[in-house]
Amino acid sequence: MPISLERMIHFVPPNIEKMRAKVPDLVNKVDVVLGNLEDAIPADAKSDARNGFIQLARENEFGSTGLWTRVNCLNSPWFLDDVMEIVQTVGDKLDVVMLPKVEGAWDIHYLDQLLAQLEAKGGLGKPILIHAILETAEGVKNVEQIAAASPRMHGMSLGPADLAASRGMKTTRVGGGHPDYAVLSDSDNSGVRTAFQQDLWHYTVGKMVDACLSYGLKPFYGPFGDFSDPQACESQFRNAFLMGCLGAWSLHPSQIEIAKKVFSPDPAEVAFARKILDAMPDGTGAVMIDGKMQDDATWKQAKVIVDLAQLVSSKDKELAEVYGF
Ligand SMILES: CCC(=O)SCCNC(=O)CCNC(=O)[C@H](O)C(C)(C)COP(=O)(O)OP(=O)(O)OC[C@H]1O[C@@H](n2cnc3c(N)ncnc32)[C@H](O)[C@@H]1OP(=O)(O)O
Ligand SMILES: O=CC(=O)O
Ligand SMILES: [Mg+2]
Repeated sequence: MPISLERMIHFVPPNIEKMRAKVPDLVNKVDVVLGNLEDAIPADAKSDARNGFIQLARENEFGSTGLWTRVNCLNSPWFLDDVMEIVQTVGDKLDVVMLPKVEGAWDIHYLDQLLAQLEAKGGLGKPILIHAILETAEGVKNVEQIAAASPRMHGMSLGPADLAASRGMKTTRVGGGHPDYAVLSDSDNSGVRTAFQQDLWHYTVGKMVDACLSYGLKPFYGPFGDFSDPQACESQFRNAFLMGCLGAWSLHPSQIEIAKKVFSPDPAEVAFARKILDAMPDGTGAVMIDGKMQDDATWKQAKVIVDLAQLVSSKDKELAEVYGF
């Protein structure tokens, strides 16, 4: 698995010329540029989106920024042409195919073989990876088999909008919380009861993180649809980050900075993690730092944070200075 920074997977609708024109600037601002061919692209613009993606892939140099596409789902009339045309034209530039509505390992096996055939035919040297969207009830049930389905598996993203529909959840929101999903406290002496809002996505994110990490894959939170509520977006992203996710989707330029802030570790946390590593050079034993017990397990926690800070620093010189690398 290539080690790459993927704090935000930035969605671009490639059928729109004005959006394609923003790609050279985006390459310097985001970690991944994704050309979206699936939902949000009108049915009569599917081939324009595919051609637009091929054009933007040809016209830009991406350097360390990832180039991904989200193809249409397997049972659509567009999937086969999406994969065939894109891999045969710009397969050498493509890092990852995001596959929506994955239900089980069989979906991954099919794409895996198709990519292998096209790579062999085109003489491509670098394998194209697969990223699954976890967005159906059946997919969640089969998440471990999906994670284990192929060495091409890069990771997974939670797709809260399709998942809500698939499960029959009663919400029209794209990710985030819901005011009615709450636990009511007992009444106090004056009869006041407080509703504590809960995280609708906690169970699925936890299940996805465990499936991904058991097979060496990367877990991601997906879309947050209310662009007018950056605070709620940040909170949803942060919950995902704390639970193990490495990034989230940005659908609008305003979400790029939110993802960058959340998925780059907090400088104070990095400083504390470095103290732990310095205090336990061989990673064993027990020491006290600022009144807190540290041992082999917290050394490993600290290593996760310091490794991520180092990866962020390799791309972001400003943060490298803040972290002191
Ligand atoms: C729900 C489940 C899912 O499948 S989520 C994934 C599918 N949805 C998407 O991919 C949506 C991606 N986003 C978009 O297409 C646009 O952001 C939509 C939603 C249409 C809103 O665009 P618009 O009405 O132009 O917003 P705006 O006026 O606030 O834009 C301000 C400036 O930013 C630009 N912008 C907007 N979105 C993007 C984007 N994704 N990437 C790059 N640039 C973007 C706009 O063009 C606009 O630019 P300018 O200031 O006019 O030059
Ligand atoms: O594709 C994403 C989703 O939330 O649905
Ligand atoms: Mg979806």
